[in-house]
Amino acid sequence: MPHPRSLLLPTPAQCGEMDRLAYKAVPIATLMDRAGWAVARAIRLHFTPCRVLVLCGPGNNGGDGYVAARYLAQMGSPVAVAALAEPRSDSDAAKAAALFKGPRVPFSPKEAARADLVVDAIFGAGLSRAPEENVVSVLKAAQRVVAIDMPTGIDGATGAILGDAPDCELTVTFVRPKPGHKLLPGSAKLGDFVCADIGEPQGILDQLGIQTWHNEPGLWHIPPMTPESYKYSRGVVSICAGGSMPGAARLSAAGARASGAGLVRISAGENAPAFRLGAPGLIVDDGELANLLQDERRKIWICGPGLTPDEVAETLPILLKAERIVLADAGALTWGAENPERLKGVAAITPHIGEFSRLFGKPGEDRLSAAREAARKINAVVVMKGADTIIAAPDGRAAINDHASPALATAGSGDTLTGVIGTMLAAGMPVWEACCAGVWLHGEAGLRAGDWPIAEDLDAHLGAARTKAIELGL
Ligand SMILES: NC(=O)C1=CN([C@@H]2O[C@H](COP(=O)(O)OP(=O)(O)OC[C@H]3O[C@@H](n4cnc5c(N)ncnc54)[C@H](OP(=O)(O)O)[C@@H]3O)[C@@H](O)[C@H]2O)[C@@H](O)CC1
Ligand SMILES: Nc1ncnc2c1ncn2[C@@H]1O[C@H](COP(=O)(O)OP(=O)(O)O)[C@@H](O)[C@H]1O
Ligand SMILES: [K+]
Repeated sequence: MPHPRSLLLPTPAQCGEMDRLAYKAVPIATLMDRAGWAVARAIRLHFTPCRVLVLCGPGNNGGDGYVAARYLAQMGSPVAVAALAEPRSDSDAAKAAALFKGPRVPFSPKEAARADLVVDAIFGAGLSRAPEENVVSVLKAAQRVVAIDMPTGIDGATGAILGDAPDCELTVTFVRPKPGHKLLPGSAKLGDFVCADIGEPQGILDQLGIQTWHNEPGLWHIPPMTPESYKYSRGVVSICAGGSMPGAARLSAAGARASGAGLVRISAGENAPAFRLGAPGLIVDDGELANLLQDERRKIWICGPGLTPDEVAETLPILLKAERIVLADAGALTWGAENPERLKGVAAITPHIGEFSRLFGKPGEDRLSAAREAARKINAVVVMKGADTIIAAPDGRAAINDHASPALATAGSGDTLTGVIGTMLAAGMPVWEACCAGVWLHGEAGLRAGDWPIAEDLDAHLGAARTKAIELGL
């Protein structure tokens, strides 16, 4: 099933390409008019009428600003425009500027401070470098800011802040959100977020080779329970466990069971007695790993939570040799950091930024590209965890997950996540889709788990999260 167009996140460059392709059907001037109208309408809906100052840059973002100013004036708001620089003569933005007949004021901190509401139409998709100091000081002086397309200073492709960006109360973008709307730190600056349909032919999105999606149900489909379901069709998750940190493997096991695995088994070798004191529904194996792998139903293995690098060295190569689908985390990433080649053959890894940096170097401001590059490098899906999580596949696909809560920032919640992803894999989902689904379910459980949950508290919400994802994804 193709991934739905409605979840695509085109880069600003791809949006520019889209405008060029759409030009014959809908000229830029028309799109600009609709964009400005959408901004004026959103401002009317979000704010009581007040004195508005529209800050206009020299490009099309400024053009949208002139249109919005004209419509706001028509709607009865007192509106003035302050231009950073005039648009290029004969451009669409220049034509929009000429149609605005209201007052012009200097582009200064004083004017910005006097306005009840400042509309940031300085730079949007065309931002190419950090804004100059005069731009920053004018935006800093504003009391309340609405951004057109993107708050000035945010890189729409990466969410990086170039220099500085205003904290907005509302951001209105067009056609589709961009990666920068979903990625921190930029995404925290948007305030309320509106994506307006300006009538661009959406079919053009299919021609652009966009490889980035917002992580939502519909991007993937989790198998539902059916009357014919039995435990082996729901899937078996196997987890390697060690002696020094048994809790991590137990958290993974609990996450796997709570998200709907048919059967979860812990392979603990000589440490098995400690695990047998745990949950009664868990099967604990003390046999040799090579023998356990005789069972072909045990396709999915989690290796790393609670394991020392030595324990990983004793297990991971055996799993890979047996061609199992392996999800590597924690101790396996520490072991892999010494030589990333060791991880070749795993299906997916789930590093937080520290683990990612040890494996591949610091990701820098463009985490999306860094995650994609890492996935290509080790030929595995990379789940780069954090307040926003990027799930990148070796074929270039990437999903951005902002469906999460800071309540997840508690020790062990990453172990729960590996268990949930393990269950999605055991249910037969392809690896990238399973990782995307697992991250969303984990986020949903975090959102449902109330205030200050501990990792174990997430489990009680994973079943409902799975049901919701199935319903939304239909
Ligand atoms: N389909 C859609 O989504 C539609 C979107 N539309 C709108 O178009 C907007 C994109 O317009 P745009 O490409 O003209 O870019 P925009 O941000 O106005 O700036 C470009 C100019 O700024 C300059 N410049 C850049 N950074 C700078 C800096 N730091 N300091 C100083 N200068 C800087 C840059 O100069 P250069 O770097 O090239 O030297 C160039 O001259 C988009 O955000 C949306 O609002 C609608 O109108 C139509 C449909
Ligand atoms: N501020 C946050 N907002 C949303 N999710 C978060 C936040 N901080 C951490 N998380 C999520 O919590 C989990 C923590 O995993 P990890 O760092 O491996 O912790 P541990 O090793 O203790 O299990 C990850 O899934 C991460 O995406
Ligand atoms: K802007």
